[in-house]
Amino acid sequence: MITTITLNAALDTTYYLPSFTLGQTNRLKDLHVEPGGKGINVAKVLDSLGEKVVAGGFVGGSNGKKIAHLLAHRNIPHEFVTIQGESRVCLTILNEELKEETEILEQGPMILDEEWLKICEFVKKAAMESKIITLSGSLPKGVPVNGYSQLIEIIQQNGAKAILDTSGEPLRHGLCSGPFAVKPNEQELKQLIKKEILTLTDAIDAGKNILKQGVQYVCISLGREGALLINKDEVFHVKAPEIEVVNTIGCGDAMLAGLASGFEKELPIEEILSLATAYGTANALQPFAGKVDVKDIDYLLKDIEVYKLNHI
Ligand SMILES: Nc1ncnc2c1ncn2[C@@H]1O[C@H](COP(=O)(O)OP(=O)(O)OP(=O)(O)O)[C@@H](O)[C@H]1O
Ligand SMILES: O=P(O)(O)OC[C@@]1(O)O[C@H](CO)[C@@H](O)[C@@H]1O
Repeated sequence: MITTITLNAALDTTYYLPSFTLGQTNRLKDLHVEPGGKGINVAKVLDSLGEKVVAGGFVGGSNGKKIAHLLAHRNIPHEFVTIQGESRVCLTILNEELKEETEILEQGPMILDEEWLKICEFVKKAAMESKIITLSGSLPKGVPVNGYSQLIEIIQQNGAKAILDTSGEPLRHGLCSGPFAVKPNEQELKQLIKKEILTLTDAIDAGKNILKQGVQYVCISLGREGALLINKDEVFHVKAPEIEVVNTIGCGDAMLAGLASGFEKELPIEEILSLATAYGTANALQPFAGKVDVKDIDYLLKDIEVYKLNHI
């Protein structure tokens, strides 16, 4: 089983606009509300592809109730720690004319000390029952900056594998506990190493440095350019299939779902990277985050080739 943890869940609201001009009145063509936050997107993708998954994390207030209600309505298993604060709303503005996505993300609620202790207990129990636990997204206020690092230790001491997808200081601290796998995108990697990533070699070198912290697999996602998957012995590169993009929000979450699924099934590394790429790209064909169509996965997989690079 896979458990996904979303500490900063969100009611993801997408505004579809024929065009969008800052500083003027803009009228919507359509709007869509989704239960979201990165880990919830991972759970939605896994569930839609028939995987056994539980979505965990914090939810609170009327937004939190709505997130849980929307998941229950789709029969997606979830078990949240209810908090006193209000779960956030994250807004995506899709400008259809320019095919441009603008994200406006609330910071999220304040987490109390006793709520943090409850999630640590939940994660301990989940680690005893799951093979993989994914940890995704930003940290809400009140969570210690080394919060992911604490959870990774709990997970790995209790028999599961932790896969981390976050950014900034939470990523830097999380790496100190040597998660099983980590998936930075190019921007997150750049922030981490405080250097530009100009070539594939730069990205591979940065990934290899991350391995030194006890991480077993580093997947570096490169958007439309594809991804790298690196372990201590091998480096694999994949190009993303060329598609007519609808919406790229959540591609990284869908990719994480593919990684979690592949590692859970202990597939060969090339297959894990193909699957993760197909899931990520399939998300880009859908109008909102955390949605993939199984038919798209099947045809995308036929188009994906993984190359082993000679870079040790
Ligand atoms: N424009 C695109 N065309 C084809 N595939 C894409 C495109 N953008 C993303 N993907 C697929 O999704 C994967 C993950 O994308 P990306 O690197 O953008 O993740 P991310 O930045 O973590 O995304 P997010 O934070 O929005 O969830 C890529 O490796 C690729 O397989
Ligand atoms: O603030 P975070 O947790 O980094 O990102 C939150 C978020 O933008 O990420 C998802 C897309 O990846 C959305 O569902 C969600 O709203």
